[in-house]
Amino acid sequence: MRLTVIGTGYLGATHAACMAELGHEVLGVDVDPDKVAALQAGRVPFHEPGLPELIAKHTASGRLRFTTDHAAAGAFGEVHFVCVGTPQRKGSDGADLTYVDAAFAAIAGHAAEGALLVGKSTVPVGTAERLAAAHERVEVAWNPEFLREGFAVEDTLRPDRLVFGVRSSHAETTLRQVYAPVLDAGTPLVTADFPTAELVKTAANAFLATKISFINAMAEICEAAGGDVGVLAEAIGYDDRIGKKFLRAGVGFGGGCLPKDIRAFAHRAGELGVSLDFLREVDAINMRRRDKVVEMARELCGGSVLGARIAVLGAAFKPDSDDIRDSPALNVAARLRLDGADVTVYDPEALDNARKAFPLLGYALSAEEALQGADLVLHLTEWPQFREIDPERAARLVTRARIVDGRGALDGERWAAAGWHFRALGRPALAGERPGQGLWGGKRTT
Ligand SMILES: NC(=O)C1=CN([C@@H]2O[C@H](COP(=O)(O)OP(=O)(O)OC[C@H]3O[C@@H](n4cnc5c(N)ncnc54)[C@H](O)[C@@H]3O)[C@@H](O)[C@H]2O)C=CC1
Ligand SMILES: O=C(O)[C@H]1O[C@H](OP(=O)(O)OP(=O)(O)OC[C@H]2O[C@@H](n3ccc(=O)[nH]c3=O)[C@H](O)[C@@H]2O)[C@H](O)[C@@H](O)[C@@H]1O
Repeated sequence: MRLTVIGTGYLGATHAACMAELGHEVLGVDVDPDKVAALQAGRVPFHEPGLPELIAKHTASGRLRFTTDHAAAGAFGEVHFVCVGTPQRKGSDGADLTYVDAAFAAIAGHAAEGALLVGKSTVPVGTAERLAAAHERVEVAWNPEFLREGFAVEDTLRPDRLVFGVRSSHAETTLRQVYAPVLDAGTPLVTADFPTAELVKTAANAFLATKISFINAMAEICEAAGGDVGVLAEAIGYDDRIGKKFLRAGVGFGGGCLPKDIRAFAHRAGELGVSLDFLREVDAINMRRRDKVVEMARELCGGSVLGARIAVLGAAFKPDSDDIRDSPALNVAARLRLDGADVTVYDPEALDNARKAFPLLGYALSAEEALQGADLVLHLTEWPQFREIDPERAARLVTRARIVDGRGALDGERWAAAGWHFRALGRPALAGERPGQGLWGGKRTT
């Protein structure tokens, strides 16, 4: 089939490449000419494992092309997927729908009569209905997306489920054709009306955010009572009804989706006269974890971080991504910098993005360089390579061997055995036991 994908950011570029992989002819459209030029040249302007290979393969074969021309896209496609951003509106918790509205208007004006316009962006319930009423020449459907950054290709080609919000058998049949290889592989399909399809997406993200904030609230109580949230999570996770996933306590969730989606969901519910205020508490718990890391840093530096050299390991909002949107790591780093600390950040993939957004922070080209002379180390994005750091070697690089594991991902016993004062959120402190070192891991001489 001939498909277009309007908006070729994280979601759209992945969707376009994966649709080409399924055998379709795909035209990606974006208003950003630099992004279009990069993608057309077979380059992906962000980090996503497996995506560069797919984009290169299908731009080379000619099955995947990119343009800035909505009119060309309207004329080309039988089905148009809208994947533009829905960020938080300035000065409000609600979603900014200007990009979605503009994309629908631009395509609806050029598309063939009766063409299918499929929304994939995450939107407040009621959006599909409103767009269908505004664009009667075309048919609207909603097909929310559940991919995770870092696993975007895998999640698109082998999703847990597909959800089609459709109003006609024609729309359902067309979407079944688009996704035929995915459905043939046994992927469950849920068909729904517009409001339900939109709500499935926001409900799923709200549930995931709630699960993370639940375990982070348990971390808070563990801190107060002297418990260990890692052990607690393991123990409750053995119950299948609870499950082990998304129970990693730490500095909390960030990214371009969970934070803004729970805010927009609570906001939209309020407009409809329904209280989802518990999501505001989910948000508040999440933000308190960032405060806690800042507070721990102050405490470990003797009451103030002024002049302290702090190494921050991680800038991306999660590993296997260069996405720094609402990154807890950079939020903490920037606050410590404001408090007068000399902060040096290292991340394997997100340094360029971090530098552009936070030019006043210091940056290192390796973890070793970041650790050099540090008074405190903060581990805030759990890249696998940070788990490989040898605590003995690391202790020789720093001025003071103190570390906060903000992701609960490091082996605290091992770090403490190497002389580090080791703190993690929701877990007991481990004091280094090297001879000659105080509780706080004094300066190493070797
Ligand atoms: N990033 C993710 O992992 C996922 C994102 N989503 C949702 O997908 C949507 C897009 O998110 P991202 O891809 O992360 O955003 P993004 O910001 O990376 O990409 C959006 C793209 O749309 C382009 N754009 C804006 N207006 C346009 C127009 N009128 N015509 C053509 N292109 C236009 C922008 O230039 C940009 O390249 C959001 O609603 C998000 O909540 C859903 C599931 C996963
Ligand atoms: O709507 C979206 O855009 C996507 O949002 C999330 O995907 P993503 O933001 O890529 O990343 P997640 O793996 O969900 O992680 C989100 C944040 O939660 C944090 N997290 C995750 C899991 C956990 O146990 N603890 C925890 O703090 C991560 O570090 C990260 O900052 C959802 O998982 C996707 O299903 C959804 O499609």
